Amino acid sequence: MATDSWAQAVDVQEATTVPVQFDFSRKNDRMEFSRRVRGEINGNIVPNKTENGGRRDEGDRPDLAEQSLLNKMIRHTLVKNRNLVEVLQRDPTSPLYSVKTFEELRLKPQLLQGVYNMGFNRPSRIQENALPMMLAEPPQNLIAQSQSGTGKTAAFSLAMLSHVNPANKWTQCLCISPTYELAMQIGQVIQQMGKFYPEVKLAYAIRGNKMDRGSKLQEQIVIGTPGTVLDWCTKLKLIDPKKITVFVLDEADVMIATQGHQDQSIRIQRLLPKDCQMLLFSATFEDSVWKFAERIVPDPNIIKLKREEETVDTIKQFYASCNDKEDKFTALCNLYGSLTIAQAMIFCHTRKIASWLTAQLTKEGHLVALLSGEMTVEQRAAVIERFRCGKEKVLVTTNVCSRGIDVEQVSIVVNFDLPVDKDGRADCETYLHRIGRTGRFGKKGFAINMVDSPHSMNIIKQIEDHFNRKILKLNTDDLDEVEKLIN
Ligand SMILES: Nc1ncnc2c1ncn2[C@@H]1O[C@H](COP(=O)(O)OP(=O)(O)OP(=O)(O)O)[C@@H](O)[C@H]1O
Repeated sequence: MATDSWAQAVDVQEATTVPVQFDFSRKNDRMEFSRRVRGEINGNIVPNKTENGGRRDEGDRPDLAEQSLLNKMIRHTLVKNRNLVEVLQRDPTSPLYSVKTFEELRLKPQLLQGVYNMGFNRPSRIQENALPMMLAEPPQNLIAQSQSGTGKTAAFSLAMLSHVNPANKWTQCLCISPTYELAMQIGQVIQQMGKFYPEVKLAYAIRGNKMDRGSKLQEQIVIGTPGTVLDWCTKLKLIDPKKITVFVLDEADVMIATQGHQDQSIRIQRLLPKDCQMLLFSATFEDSVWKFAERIVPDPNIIKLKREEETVDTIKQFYASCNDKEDKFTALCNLYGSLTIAQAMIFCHTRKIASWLTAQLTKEGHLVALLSGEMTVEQRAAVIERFRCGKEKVLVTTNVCSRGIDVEQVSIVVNFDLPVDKDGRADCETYLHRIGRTGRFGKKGFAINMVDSPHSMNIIKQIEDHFNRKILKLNTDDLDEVEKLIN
């Protein structure tokens, strides 16, 4: 590992700094800041990735940080999970506490009020175990993994707010997050939860939030991205890292996927006192995340909540035999009436095809919405919101939409292009994400796969073998048959 790659990353970050001062407690300033940093002036869409031949256009692969932000923006409620929480205690002989109510946590009354004011009646599954651990005395370190929307952010926000001493006018809790947008989202949760505890102040250590060297911050909680936090601790000396008592690293999986962030995070962690409480959260836990987590969090307790498994068992799967792209389009037009009885998602391989298909369908007079990687996260969130409340019936999209977003009401999925990996073989995992349902919803669904070559027919065979389920032929010219099968 290059010893100074973090320093290089800091330099790059600084070079792109926007030399404007914003007040981040004001919504308008935050929005303006977000627009300027992204170069979106006057609301025009500025493609945020290379237009041609870029990584995105090959298959419109989701950017993890964007995906995560999108999840946060469209999530209004807790994701319920019936799977059991797995807890590995550092000291297996000590009693394992779990709570069923927020009262049991003996929170400060202002915080309890804040929690209830957010509409939380009881702790979520992961919070039941994580909160007692995080609030224990002496402090315990924690590594926690559970899917997006299960209540991790709310949990560590409450832990930080509980730990600070508002009488001390220096930074006591430090939270790092992969992007400034994600940091802002966390800040909003803390502000909401701490609404009745105004003595506790919050600062954002994010790109563009220029500070003068030397003066010490008075805010008790600082949330930021690794580069700027490191800067504030070392170069600018705004924070005394030795006075930090709680360190939170959120979205560890996204963090390690971002160049330089891993080194920067480790650098920050090394500045902290040995008895500082270390908390790390992640939605997924591959080996690389695990290795990173162990470097950041010594002697951890570990909490894992498995994702509910998706299955194709309740899905009726079909394929439509076509000659080429235009023929697939004609087949889709024939199907359109059946699609709009319920709600449908149409998946394309690239955003170029998705745009083409949307334009063609619109030209034919069909109402469709497009969701693709060239849109800003805010625009994507707005489209998903409209689709969710039924204002849009048919959504054309690429892989950006296939992961992480539970669009439960979708009953028909059309694979205009079959999901393939980089070697051109069936990508069964993506197929499952596109058409799968969790057992909990158990709702019936339909998947229609467009086949336009012997190669794509072969992919159908691979998918059939993988899931051990037959994919039946659908004659899209015989509308009566289609209606009968789908309805
Ligand atoms: N105990 C609770 N009761 C009801 N709602 C809750 C509770 N805890 C969190 N929520 C709500 O559930 C949603 C998801 O929570 P939160 O953002 O904390 O999850 P997360 O696991 O951090 O997910 P992400 O990483 O996507 O933010 C939020 O809208 C939050 O306000």
